[in-house]
Amino acid sequence: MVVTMTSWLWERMPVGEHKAAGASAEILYYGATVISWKAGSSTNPQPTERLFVSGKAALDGSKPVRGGIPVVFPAFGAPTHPDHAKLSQHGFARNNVWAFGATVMDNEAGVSVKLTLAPNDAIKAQFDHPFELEYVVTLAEHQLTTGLHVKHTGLSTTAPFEFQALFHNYIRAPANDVRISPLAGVSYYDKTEATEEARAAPKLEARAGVDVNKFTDSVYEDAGGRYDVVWPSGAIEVRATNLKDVVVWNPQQEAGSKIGDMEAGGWEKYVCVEPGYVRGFVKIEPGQAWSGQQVLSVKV
Ligand SMILES: O=P(O)(O)OC[C@H]1O[C@@H](O)[C@H](O)[C@@H](O)[C@@H]1O
Repeated sequence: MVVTMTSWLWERMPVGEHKAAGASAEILYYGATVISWKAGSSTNPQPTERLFVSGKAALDGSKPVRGGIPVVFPAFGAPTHPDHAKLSQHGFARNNVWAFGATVMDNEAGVSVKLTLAPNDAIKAQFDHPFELEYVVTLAEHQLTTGLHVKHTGLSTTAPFEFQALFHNYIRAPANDVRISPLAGVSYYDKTEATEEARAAPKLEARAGVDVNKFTDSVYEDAGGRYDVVWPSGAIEVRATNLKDVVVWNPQQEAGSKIGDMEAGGWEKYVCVEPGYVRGFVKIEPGQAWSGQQVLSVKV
């Protein structure tokens, strides 16, 4: 098992090696973006790439990676909080260079590394709050776990701050054959609707298995925290803690062909299932911390 940290300058630094299993992960310092996760399942031990990265993705730190697992913080989508007005779509975590924190674990059970991000001048110009982020990525034989830890590092007299957070998983799967469940009975907001009014009106999910056969951009609220992503030859389970919502996104040709760094037909090769806290905001007081975590498990 190998976790490789890759800097935005393309230097590669292996930080842990575990020979018992063939799983591997690769993380860019830029955005702390996991750009590869190879793992087998108990029925098919052959390590297989589980994430989609567009062939046209920039991997040189010039823009967020179109694929893998970008980290969305402190705003999801176009900012809606008055305090986030200067942020760009999905915030700054995915387009800043993180620092190596530590190898948290390297043993038979797996490999775990920590990256950190503290405010730099560019971040302070957009979001002037005292914080520290830690991102822990843990690789086990059939599992990848990512955890984001947000700390308010200000003195007790400092104002609290509010944020959203999300793991933007591009799960490699045949998009037109994939189903996501259980989401029946969950309310969602449909971002593909044409008007602001329609986008703000909740819909109720009726499908036992949600498909993305047409352009889909749905924000499920209080979605339950466990999602099965299943297709004829594979299955991945996504389990989330402290991330109450989940976004299901696939642009299909309609929107995908307009994305500059999307390879031709790329939308057929993945589905984004993104656990997050994106309806409303997490608020933390000075000295407080918040953590959100996901576990991706290869089932088939
Ligand atoms: O192009 P970006 O900024 O990486 O965003 C991709 C998509 O990310 C999803 O999470 C959003 O719900 C979509 O609205 C958005 O289009």
